[in-house]
Amino acid sequence: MSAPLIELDNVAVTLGGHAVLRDIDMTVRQGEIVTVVGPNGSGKTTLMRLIIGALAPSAGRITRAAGLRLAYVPQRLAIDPSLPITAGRFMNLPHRRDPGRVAAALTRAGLGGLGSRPVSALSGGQLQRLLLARAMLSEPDLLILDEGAAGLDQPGVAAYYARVEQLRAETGCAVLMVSHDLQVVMRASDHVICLNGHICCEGTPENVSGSAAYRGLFGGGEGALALYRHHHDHVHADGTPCAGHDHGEDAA
Ligand SMILES: Nc1ncnc2c1ncn2[C@@H]1O[C@H](COP(=O)(O)OP(=O)(O)OP(=O)(O)O)[C@@H](O)[C@H]1O
Repeated sequence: MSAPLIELDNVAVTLGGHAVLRDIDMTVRQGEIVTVVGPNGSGKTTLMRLIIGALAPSAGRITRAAGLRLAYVPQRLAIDPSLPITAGRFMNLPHRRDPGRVAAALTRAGLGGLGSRPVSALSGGQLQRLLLARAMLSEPDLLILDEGAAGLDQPGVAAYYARVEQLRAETGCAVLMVSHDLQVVMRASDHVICLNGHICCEGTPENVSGSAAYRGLFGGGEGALALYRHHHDHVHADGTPCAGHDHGEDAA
């Protein structure tokens, strides 16, 4: 088993008197792809903020590998449309990079020749590739993608997942993906965590997706996508009910 990059041990977060996360035990290891899925308000963003160190846990412990390099790709990019920043200049934010590395990264991302195009004129898929390419310039050990495939059409999602898998294969970085899409997870995920204030269930996509019939529904070639559906109406061993969110296991 590869070395842990980050470990959360019995972590809880209370914000404004509201228990947002509790009993969170999770580990991301070197080179692993971990996907966190959960409905709106389930605490995904809060979990990411803990992991990047923007928020301290109210209880429990977070351990990071020494010298851990994180790259975080946010869900939304706040770019003022009146500020016509080009893709090439965007790659140099927040630090100026070696022009050769920037050009090579753009080419690898399929954006060769688009360095002078305004970011606002890129398609959704091109923008996602640009964000990924910029994040990889910092050579992270752990790449965190917040709703990276949001807004893309189905072939776009498949292409995005394939690109993430390729980046992991090329660089050996670990990937932590966050999604509110409860049905589609990246099949290449080594581990899937379903969050709803606490970890409802977890395992490999194969373990959790159940039906093979759902796979490949969205195209993407060699099973780039898997569907992950299950129910969450259950009661925990300590008798506390999990606020039900039904992922429709039997809704074919
Ligand atoms: N500063 C805060 N004070 C009080 N409650 C908060 C605070 N920040 C978040 N919350 C609450 O914590 C819960 C989880 O929020 P969070 O943004 O982590 O969820 P999420 O899973 O990322 O949601 P979404 O998918 O909608 O982005 C929500 O009920 C939210 O209202």
